[in-house]
Order: sequence, then C-alpha cells, then structure tokens
Amino acid sequence: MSTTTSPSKHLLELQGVHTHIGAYHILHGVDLVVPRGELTLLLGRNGAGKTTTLRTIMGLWQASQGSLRFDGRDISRLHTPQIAGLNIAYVPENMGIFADLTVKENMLLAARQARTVAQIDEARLQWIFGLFPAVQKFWNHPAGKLSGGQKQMLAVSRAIVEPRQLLIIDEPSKGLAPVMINNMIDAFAQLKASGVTILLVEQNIHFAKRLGDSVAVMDNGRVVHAGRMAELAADEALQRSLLGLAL
Ligand SMILES: Nc1ncnc2c1ncn2[C@@H]1O[C@H](COP(=O)(O)OP(=O)(O)OP(=O)(O)O)[C@@H](O)[C@H]1O
Repeated sequence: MSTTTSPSKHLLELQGVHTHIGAYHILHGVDLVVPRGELTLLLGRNGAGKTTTLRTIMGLWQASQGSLRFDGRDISRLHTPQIAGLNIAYVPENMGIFADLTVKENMLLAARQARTVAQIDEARLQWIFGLFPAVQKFWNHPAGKLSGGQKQMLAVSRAIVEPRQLLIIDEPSKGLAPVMINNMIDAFAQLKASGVTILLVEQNIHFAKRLGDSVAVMDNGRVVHAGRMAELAADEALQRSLLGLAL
C-alpha cells in the first residue's frame, strides 16, 4: 500500500528565527508563513528587519536559531547556491544587475540552463517581453544605461527567466514613477496568475493593496501581525497601530 502526503498549504515557513549580524541581534524570533500560489507582503517601518528576513531565507545571513522550511524541507543549514537551486529567486534592493553587460547578457547569465539565447525557452522569453517590453526594446543595450524602472524590470525578468517556485523581491516599486509602478503592478498580477508564489517587501501602499493576498507586518525584528491583506486594508485603526499610518 502506498501512502501520499499532501503538500503543506505553506510553501515557506519560518518559526522562531533569530539572526545576528556581527555583534547585533537583528531578528528576534520571526514567525512567517508564505502560502502557496499567493502574493505575501512583508510590511513594516524602516529598520524593522524585512531585508534581514529575506537575506536569512536566502542563506546570505545564517539564522542563529529557529526553523526555516521550504516545501516541507529544512533549509536552515543550506548555503545560498543550494537554496537558489531549489528554484527560489531573490531580487535584492540593489537589483544585482551587471551594468556593463547588455540586457541580453544579463538575461543569459541568469538562465542557468542556457549558454546561448537560442537555448532559453522561446515561449518563456516572449512571455517576459510581453510583461516587460523594455527588456526586448533595449535587448542589446548596456544595462547600466537603463532607467531605474527599466533596471527593476530587468531584475525581475532575470528572476523569472527560468520557472521558479518562489520569487522573493525587495521593494520592486522603490523609486519608480507612478506610470512605472502601474506597469509593475500589471506584471505582478500576471505573474501571480501564472501560479508562482511571491514574497515581497513593499512600502508602496497602492502596490500593496492591489496585489497583496496575505500580509505580515514586522517591527523590532519580529512579525507583529499576520493575516489577509484585504482585512488590513479595511481596518484603518489596525494600520495606524501597526504601521504608524493609514494605508
Ligand atoms: N550589515 C549590517 N550591520 C549591522 N546592522 C545591520 C546590518 N544590516 C542591517 N542592520 C540593522 O538591522 C536592522 C534591520 O535592518 P533591515 O535592513 O532588515 O530593515 P528593513 O525593515 O528592511 O528596513 P528598510 O525598510 O529601511 O530597508 C536595522 O536596525 C539595521 O540598521
């Protein structure tokens, strides 16, 4: 007789995660769940520990205590390349783009399975061009010449050049003009519809309300509230108490 275990509802689960950076104790027991197929937002004041949480998930900082499970597997002792190898893509705040290389070369470097553009899945590339037309338009241009918004689009394109289970992105709308933010919202709505699970740090309220399914709010190195984004969006008193402002 064979037994099958159904996958957990949560693709990523952090329990009681502590992180130290040098002498500083930054995360003080983070509990966070990222439901499969949803877009989860990590909100919170400056310095709350959002970026440190993302970096800890990716193994860029080692958790000193607590558990991190991805797809049911303990990832707390894995190194960053092993974590990326589980089909988790991370776009840091500085975007990780190679300014001297062309957009094409940047994409090719991100496509681990391809040595030439012809080896990148053509349908996937066309899908990315549809999401982010600037990537196609500036294909042979140095990435360093792109605008901030176009760089951000390239960074997200690099993250999805191969199928991913989880996308982790630090403030995709940071510094973008409103029209670019709307483009980014449309692209993320399509990404969500494609079934990929997404964890975003995001300060832009419009972005958060339009796209968030679930939300976790951090303060002082802990998650102090977790729930549905729609509930937080409807509760101004809760927003004020958690974020110090109403969305
Ligand atoms: N390399 C480091 N060395 C020492 N302290 C750090 C380091 N990186 C972050 N910190 C501290 O850790 C705390 C959390 O920082 P983190 O960047 O995770 O916050 P955040 O919520 O992402 O904030 P922001 O919205 O400002 O990016 C802050 O007090 C910050 O000063």
